[in-house]
Amino acid sequence: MTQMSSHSSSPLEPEDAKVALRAALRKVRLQRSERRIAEHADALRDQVLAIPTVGGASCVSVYASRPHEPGTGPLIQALHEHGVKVMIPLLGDGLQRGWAWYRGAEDLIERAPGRPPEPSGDFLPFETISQADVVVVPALAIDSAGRRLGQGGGWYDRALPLAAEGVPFIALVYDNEVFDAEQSPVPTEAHDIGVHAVVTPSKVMHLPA
Ligand SMILES: Nc1nc2c(c(=O)[nH]1)N(C=O)[C@@H](CNc1ccc(C(=O)N[C@@H](CCC(=O)O)C(=O)O)cc1)CN2
Ligand SMILES: Nc1ncnc2c1ncn2[C@@H]1O[C@H](COP(=O)(O)OP(=O)(O)OP(=O)(O)O)[C@@H](O)[C@H]1O
Repeated sequence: MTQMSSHSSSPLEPEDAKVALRAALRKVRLQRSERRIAEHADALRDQVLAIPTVGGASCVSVYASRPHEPGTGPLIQALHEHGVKVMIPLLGDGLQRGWAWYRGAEDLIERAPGRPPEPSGDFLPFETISQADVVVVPALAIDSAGRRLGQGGGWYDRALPLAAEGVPFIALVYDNEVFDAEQSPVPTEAHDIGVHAVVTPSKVMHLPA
């Protein structure tokens, strides 16, 4: 478990502590080479596919990773090849939050620099997430109690309450982004939704969420 002294005894309000922690973790992410990112993405695919609920799923929601995020390309492609329906976040006209079905790697387009790649298919309403048997969520940090730090848009804190009862929320992070809940809890606010498992390139941890 990695400890980060910069936030373990932080006097900051959670909102400010989140901003500081995001900045520190993003900096580390930028240092990872393209080759390591690709290797990690393959490892993340293997770890996620070994989780029993994922093996039995017929519809999975997965974020389409940006260049320095834990990579989901190999995972999405493997699910697709196994006949699993894959639902990907899609920002609609007027910044409406929604989803679209994955139809193949060539169909994922980065519409603006820094924006997540998105499918070209029809915009599906935000409530479509209720069809997912598993939700794979992005995160910058997860602690051992299942607390999640996201990119700061509140997308998943709004989406996850719309998922079906009992569906597992699985976060993907790098090994240095898993924190001990006692020593270095991830800062949270009342609206934050926790996750049931965290997957890194080296392990799966089931969490008491
Ligand atoms: N891959 C991925 N998809 C995701 C999320 C995420 O964290 N990761 N989200 C999780 O909530 C939601 C949307 N998150 C977004 C994150 C950034 C920008 C964006 O356009 N960002 C900057 C560029 C910043 C940069 O260069 O890094 C911009 O505004 O131009 C848009 C949506 C849904 N999809
Ligand atoms: N359920 C919600 N309803 C309304 N506003 C929300 C909700 N969840 C989060 N927000 C707002 O969204 C903003 C970002 O929240 P937060 O910092 O928790 O995002 P995050 O979980 O890190 O991001 P993401 O889920 O997009 O990765 C905050 O201003 C917060 O008040």
